[in-house]
Amino acid sequence: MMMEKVKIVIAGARGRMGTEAVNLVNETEQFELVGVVDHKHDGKLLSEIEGFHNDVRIYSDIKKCFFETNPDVLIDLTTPEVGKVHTKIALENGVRPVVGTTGFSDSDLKELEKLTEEKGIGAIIAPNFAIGAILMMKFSQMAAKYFQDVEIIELHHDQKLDAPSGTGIKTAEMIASVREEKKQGHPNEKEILAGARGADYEGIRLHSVRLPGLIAHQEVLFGGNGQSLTIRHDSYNRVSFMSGVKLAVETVMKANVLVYGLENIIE
Ligand SMILES: NC(=O)C1=CN([C@@H]2O[C@H](COP(=O)(O)OP(=O)(O)OC[C@H]3O[C@@H](n4cnc5c(N)ncnc54)[C@H](O)[C@@H]3O)[C@@H](O)[C@H]2O)C=CC1
Ligand SMILES: O=C(O)C1=N[C@H](C(=O)O)C[C@H](O)C1
Repeated sequence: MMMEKVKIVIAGARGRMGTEAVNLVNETEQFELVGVVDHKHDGKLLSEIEGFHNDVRIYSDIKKCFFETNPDVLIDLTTPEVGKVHTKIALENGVRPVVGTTGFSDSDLKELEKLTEEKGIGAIIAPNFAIGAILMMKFSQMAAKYFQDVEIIELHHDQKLDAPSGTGIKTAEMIASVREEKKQGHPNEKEILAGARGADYEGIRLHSVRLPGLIAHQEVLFGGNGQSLTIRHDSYNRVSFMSGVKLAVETVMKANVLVYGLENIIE
């Protein structure tokens, strides 16, 4: 029996992640790219942009794109502000969002969860699509049951717009869910230079490094009496995220709630 293809729109297709997502869709038999959303090149074909071969239209207006292409899924890989607007419009138009864009606040997530419930369709917001990163977060959550003292160092390329990274925040949330709140460091510690101790998530310190040459890396450091444990993940390219994007698209087609984090769909 012939399976219907999943019709996909990609927002941010010309970007570092978007380019790989276009390749993923092209390589996956059951996926079909029906349009892309970009704030530039409205009306052109994607194939008119160097490096792309798809004869699908580029739209600056996402609603027009949805109306004309009737997609099942939106893959959003844009910027924090744009990603939120796109996700909302997708849900309002019955299009299932798979969102890799990071920088969503708690209240954004709550609003989108409510909208997903109202619309009764699935949505996936995944701060990290790499299987190794998901395991790093899960292992860190396991370790936090035994080690209360923890700090997170996330390291990324210097074109990244948000800090801390979505993965860093998600890791802190997962650890905090099993860890009794504790302010890391000496109770009387004083920052001589503002920011020296990093961001504070329920007492967990989060440090962000931004350097050219890096892609996406994170270390979770646990300390105990006479011992330490370091859990580290490295993405050396952006293909590392694509099996997670594929899984998210397949899963969102069967879901009817908002899933925040791939750890919720990977056993
Ligand atoms: N969930 C995950 O596993 C991963 C998530 N990310 C996140 O994905 C997002 C994109 O990352 P990169 O590809 O590195 O960034 P990028 O800067 O290379 O790409 C962003 C793209 O969005 C486009 N864009 C900007 N405004 C737009 C608008 N109004 N409409 C349509 N497109 C617009 C830009 O032209 C650009 O092509 C970031 O939020 C990043 O944190 C990145 C890597 C992995
Ligand atoms: O901007 C990036 O590059 C990445 N962003 C995501 C994040 O903020 O965690 C995922 C990955 O770390 C790469």
